[in-house]
Amino acid sequence: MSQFQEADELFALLNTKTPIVMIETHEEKRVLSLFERIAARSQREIWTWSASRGLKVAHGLKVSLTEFGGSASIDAADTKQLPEALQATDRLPGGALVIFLDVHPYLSNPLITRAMKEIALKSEGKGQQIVFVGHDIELPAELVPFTSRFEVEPMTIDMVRKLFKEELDRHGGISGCRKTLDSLMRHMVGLPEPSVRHLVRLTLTDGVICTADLARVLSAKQETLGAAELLVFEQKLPAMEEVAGMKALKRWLLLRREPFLDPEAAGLPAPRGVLLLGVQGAGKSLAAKAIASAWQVPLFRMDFGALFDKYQGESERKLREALKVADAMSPCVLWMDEIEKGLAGGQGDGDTGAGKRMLGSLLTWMAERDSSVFLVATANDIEGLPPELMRKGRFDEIFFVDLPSAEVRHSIFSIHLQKHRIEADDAGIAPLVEHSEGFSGAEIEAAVVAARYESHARGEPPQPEAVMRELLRTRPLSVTRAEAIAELRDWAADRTVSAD
Ligand SMILES: Nc1ncnc2c1ncn2[C@@H]1O[C@H](COP(=O)(O)OP(=O)(O)OP(=O)(O)O)[C@@H](O)[C@H]1O
Repeated sequence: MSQFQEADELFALLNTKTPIVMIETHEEKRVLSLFERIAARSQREIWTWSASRGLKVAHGLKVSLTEFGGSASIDAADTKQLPEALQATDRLPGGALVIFLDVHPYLSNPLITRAMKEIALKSEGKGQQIVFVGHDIELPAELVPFTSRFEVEPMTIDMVRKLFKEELDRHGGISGCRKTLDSLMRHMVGLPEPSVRHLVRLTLTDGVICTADLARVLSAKQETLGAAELLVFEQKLPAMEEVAGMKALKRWLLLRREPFLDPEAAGLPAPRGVLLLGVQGAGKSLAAKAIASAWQVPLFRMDFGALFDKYQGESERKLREALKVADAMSPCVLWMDEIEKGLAGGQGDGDTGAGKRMLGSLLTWMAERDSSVFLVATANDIEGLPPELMRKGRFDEIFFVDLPSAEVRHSIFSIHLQKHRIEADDAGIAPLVEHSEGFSGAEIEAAVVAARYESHARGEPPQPEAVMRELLRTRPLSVTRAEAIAELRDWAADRTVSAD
């Protein structure tokens, strides 16, 4: 949508005589320029209020006050406090439009809410309208019936391309790979224009487009959109080759890579998400991260611990905010680790029933989202898994990740021995595989790491024999948690498909 069309839509909304218009956005400058266009054709007085500048005639508007025969005389300095500004608003002539910038922190004050409501009640006769512009506006219930929401279109890919071109023309040539540049521009979509311009300039300073620019854009985007403490941007991702086994899962993912990245070109619906359920340390987290690296999209981990809040309703609000940010960060993988713990609600004492309400919000998002967010949920405890989440159709597939077979253990040893520079050929690995039945991948890795320390202490180069000693002194999960694992397998048998 062009700025002209956007201004038309806003103009039409104002013409419905709604007393309050709410515009949730980071793009204050762009919104004010829409009002500038409207002022020119509506012949209305437009005022802005901000805590730093008080109530003023909107700067840059083409209509001068004198055209209206002089408005109420208001000293901006006296109206920096919102109650005074509201009183002054009441004195403005009929038809005036007052834009309150960043008013959201004040909306929880009952006196402010009441004063706003009074202005809204008089609006019908007086024709005054008020507008809230800010990000994350929590509208008090009293004002809801008087308010209409106006959505500002985020920057589209075409807008980003145009801006990139403008900056590029000014800057001169750049080198780098076309794919990275495309991906860079795609991730700038949805950011406010000033941030896009700033990032484009940063990207162009060294004349080379590289993956470090991509990481910078993603971090900046996440910061701008907020929720940085709720969604953790994971930057070090393992390659899929570092995940041993899980052949069925890997094949499933391979078939869905293109449809995820470009469903239209593939002519297939985009995959939406999987649940990886399984034994502790079996590589679920590793696989979740590897999906993002294989699909070359960023990975965001939702931190359920940070979501929980002692205040009623806050956890749920934070979850919705985090999901909104994930949508804006798409295409991406959203990893919900230990989802069963997050949704059980055990962490938020004061927010009773938080887990239930959060589940409701999550299910709604899962059903309705149209962004390219691939959800990977991981869980190792069926007790806390809400049955609603497991219903058919919630996830594209539920994979069960079991303890590794001999063949997979062989690959796990190869990967980790190599990583820790312990030399061993197939014949050297074979006895390790034999003596690690019932070990998880995490336990195998732990044995390799411990062997390195032991060898270091003995002043010897690390050998497979040192790993064997560690295996022999470990009581694996399959022994210590035999019952729980048997129960988990039993449960998974007819509800999940094997990742192997
Ligand atoms: N299949 C595997 N291939 C290679 N390494 C593995 C595999 N499984 C586990 N590991 C090693 O064990 C580590 C821990 O595994 P990971 O955290 O992915 O397990 P998990 O199933 O998510 O465990 P939890 O349920 O306890 O969170 C991995 O980082 C990796 O080093």
